[in-house]
Amino acid sequence: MAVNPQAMRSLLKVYFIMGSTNCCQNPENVLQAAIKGGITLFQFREKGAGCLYGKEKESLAKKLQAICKQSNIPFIVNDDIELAVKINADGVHIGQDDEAADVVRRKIGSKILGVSVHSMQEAETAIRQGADYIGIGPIYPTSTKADAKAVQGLTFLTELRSADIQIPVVGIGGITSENASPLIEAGADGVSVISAISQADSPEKAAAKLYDAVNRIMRNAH
Ligand SMILES: Cc1ncc(COP(=O)(O)OP(=O)(O)O)c(N)n1
Ligand SMILES: Cc1ncsc1CCOP(=O)(O)O
Ligand SMILES: [Mg+2]
Repeated sequence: MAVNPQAMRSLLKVYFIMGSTNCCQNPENVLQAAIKGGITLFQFREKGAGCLYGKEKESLAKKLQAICKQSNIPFIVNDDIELAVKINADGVHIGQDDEAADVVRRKIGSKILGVSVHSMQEAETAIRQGADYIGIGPIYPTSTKADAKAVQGLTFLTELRSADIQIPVVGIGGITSENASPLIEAGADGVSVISAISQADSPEKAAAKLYDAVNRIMRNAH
C-alpha cells in the first residue's frame, strides 16, 4: 500500500474510465466535461476493437494526463505498466490476467496500485502484494467489456465487508446514478463507470449526477 486509505476512498467516489473507443465525441472534450461534472479519479483504458497502439496511444495518454493535471485529478493507466512509468502516471490498474501485483508494485514504487478481484483469495493476495484499492465486478450486466466475468451483483462485496476487510473498494460494471445506491450501501467507497459518462449526451451532467448520487447515498448510509 502506498496511499493513505482515507485519501484513496475519497478518490474512488466517481472513478471515470475511458479510452478512445468508448467515446462518441473527442476523448479530450469528454474528459474535460467529466472533470467539470465532478469526477474524482480517471483511468486511461485504451483497449478493444479499433483502439490506438504505440505512439498514438502514448500521445492520447499524454493529452488526457495533462487535462487531469490541470484539475488535480490523479491519472491512472490500465494494464500498460511501461506506459505508466514512462509518462509518470499517478498509478496503474491491473487485473488477474495482467502482471502479478507484487511485481507491478516493485516497478511503480509509491504510485497508486488498483487490482481487480473476484474472490476472497484474490482480494487477500492483492492486499498482501500491495494494492491500494480493489475493483470488483461486474456488479451489473455490461456490454462495454466483451470478456467480462459473470455478473456478481453484491454477493462478493457483502462477503468482503462481512469479513471486515477494510481496503478501499470500487464497484464496476453497468453502474449508473440510478443503480449506485445498493452498491454504496453494501460498503463500496465509490463507483467506476465507462459508458454512463462516455456515452452520455452530456458527460458533464452525467458525471454531476453520479457525484451527487454517491454523496447523497453516503450521507444517508454512513
Ligand atoms: C476500477 C477498475 N476495476 C476493474 C477493472 C477491470 O480490470 P481487468 O479485469 O484487468 O480488465 P480490463 O479493464 O483490463 O479489461 C478496471 N479496469 N478498473
Ligand atoms: C472494465 C470493466 N471491468 C469489469 S466491467 C467493465 C466495463 C465497465 O463499463 P460500463 O461502466 O460501461 O459498464
Ligand atoms: Mg486488465
